[in-house]
Amino acid sequence: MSAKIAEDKLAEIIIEQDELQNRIEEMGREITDAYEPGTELRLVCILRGAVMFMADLSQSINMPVTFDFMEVSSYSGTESTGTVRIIKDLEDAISGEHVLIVEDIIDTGLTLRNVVDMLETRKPASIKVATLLDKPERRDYKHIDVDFNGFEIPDKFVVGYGLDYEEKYRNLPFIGVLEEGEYN
Ligand SMILES: O=P(O)(O)OC[C@H]1O[C@H](OP(=O)(O)OP(=O)(O)O)[C@H](O)[C@@H]1O
Ligand SMILES: Nc1nc2[nH]cnc2c(=O)[nH]1
Repeated sequence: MSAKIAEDKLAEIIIEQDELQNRIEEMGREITDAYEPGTELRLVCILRGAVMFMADLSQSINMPVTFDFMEVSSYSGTESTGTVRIIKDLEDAISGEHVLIVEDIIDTGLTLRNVVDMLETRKPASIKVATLLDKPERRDYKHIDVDFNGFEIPDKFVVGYGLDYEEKYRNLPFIGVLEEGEYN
């Protein structure tokens, strides 16, 4: 599906491409400033939704970084199932490493809570979290420290820039909300 066809099914665009890219560049600078010069950072991308964000964000981080990927899933359609399934674990050990978890969205917080708890047991030197989007109204897990947050958004199911509905719409270069009836 081309981005143009998908656009016809959107009720609204809530974050335009320019605004998204400007904020991501700014986040890269915030992240660079948060670490001691010379620190090497392990970027942990939470698949699949955070792929685009990590690709763009990493280019605005001015320090040595390495990439690793973890796939977890908790959603069936637009509903959180309440349990987090590990589909693909990290390739490399993180013991002694400075880890930055890169997420596309924090909704209930279930996914991130589970990922942070799991990675902490592996004794990294530090763990921080960068998320592009946060829906504070939906947070069930309040006790998560989010170190870098791109945008706070309202309680709507969003798609685009990595975020899907039934695996589609990930290729849109902006964040939008689907038309009523497209998913419910
Ligand atoms: O805060 P939560 O309520 O847990 O929701 C956030 C998670 O939901 C989405 O993942 P999903 O399980 O849909 O997988 P995907 O990234 O492959 O689309 C998203 O990418 C986050 O990881
Ligand atoms: N695509 C998408 N996935 C999510 N996972 C948790 N919340 C959302 C959302 O609003 N959109």
